[in-house]
Amino acid sequence: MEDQEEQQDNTSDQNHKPQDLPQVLLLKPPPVLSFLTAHADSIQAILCSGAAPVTDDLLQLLPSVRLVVTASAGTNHIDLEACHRRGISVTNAGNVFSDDGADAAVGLLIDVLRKITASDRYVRQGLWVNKGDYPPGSKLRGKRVGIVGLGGIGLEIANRLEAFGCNVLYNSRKKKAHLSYPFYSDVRQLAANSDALIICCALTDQTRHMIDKDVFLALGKEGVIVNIGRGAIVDEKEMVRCLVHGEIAGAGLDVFENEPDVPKELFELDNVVLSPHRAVFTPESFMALRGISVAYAGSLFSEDDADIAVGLLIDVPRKISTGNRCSRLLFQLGGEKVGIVGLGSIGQEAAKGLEHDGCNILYNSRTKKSSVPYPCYSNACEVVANCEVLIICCELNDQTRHMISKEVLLALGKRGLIIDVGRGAVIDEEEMVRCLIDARRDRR
Ligand SMILES: O=CC(=O)O
Repeated sequence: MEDQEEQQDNTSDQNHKPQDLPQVLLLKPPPVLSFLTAHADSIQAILCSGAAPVTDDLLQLLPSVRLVVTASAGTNHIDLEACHRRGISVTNAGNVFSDDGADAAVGLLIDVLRKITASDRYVRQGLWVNKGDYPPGSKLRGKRVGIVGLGGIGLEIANRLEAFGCNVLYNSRKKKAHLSYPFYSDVRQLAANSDALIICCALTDQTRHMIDKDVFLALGKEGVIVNIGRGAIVDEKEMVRCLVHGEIAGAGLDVFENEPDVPKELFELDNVVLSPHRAVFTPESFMALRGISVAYAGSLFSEDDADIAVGLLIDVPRKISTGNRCSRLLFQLGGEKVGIVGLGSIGQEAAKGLEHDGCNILYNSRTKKSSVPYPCYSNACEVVANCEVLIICCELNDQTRHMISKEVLLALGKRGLIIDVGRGAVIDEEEMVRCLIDARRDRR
């Protein structure tokens, strides 16, 4: 398989043949059972969002799945225990959504405190003219804001609130030794010491309905709650009751217990800002998400491609598949100089394996990789002038088509070996065949 990390967006699709690609199940409602009847055995990865649960029953139908990529920060829709049991890797959006989630949380907090949405309605309804000035909002600077869940999004919220002059405190599974914000292991204590609570933790068995009546009571009549985590972290009925009875001052809510159903009582309340579970979604975060999903899938499957590259390399000199008919050319891998064309995830995996076998690695890639210690050469001719074995695992594009030309093959020389796990057309195949025949004739 071609190395995903080495691909450029505008060239990748046209060069893939469907049979080369991992079979990925794009999991979206409605149920996919009829589709699975035909394709279940071949699906190796699932790409899903929070809207489509990945259950033990579903995984039971998909014996080849090795990876679940969810396009969300939350993983509460995935049976993680079932994945673990089946040796299936699970990846989420990582920190891709941290900025957007934090912006939305702070935006909701400012909106509730400064009554932005409510005063917008006031103006639009012509009430400013008829009823006069709208009541003032409350100041953000100086507020004590308790963040529930100090992961990637929580930390970004804390950074932003510090810049706004707020005092940040937090609750998290564990105290973060490197942070100076006051830590509260008990969320009620956190609420009792906060003017606003921002919920951005994961929904788990431990956090379901964690924000309950006692927490609202501790937050008090002046307190505001913002939830961009998951609706079910909050006891929604209790929250609605507290809002209706003025037991807390307001709420900014992006998530709800039974989406898309939102408790009707909230529609009547001017101190509540509602948003349809959009906090983290921007075109920019979707683009970034696409990049990491491809990289996750690529890195998982690249291990197999790298294994094949190394396996072929061991096979050719050791003549394993030709039954050891001729022992003249047997050599050990150790000490071999191996040039890798395309040091994406497959190339790097192959390099790791070969380094372990005592090979010296050099490479050619679109850009020099500061993360690896191997010498980088700017073109394939320079690589082959310095190695005995060439592994091709770059993408096929206009620049790499027939990059392994007659000149490169001649420079690699009659004792040179070439392993191609990228694309056939990276090599000038006719020339390669001619070189192989010539070299065999000369050896006789
Ligand atoms: O809610 C959105 C997410 O979990 O990414």
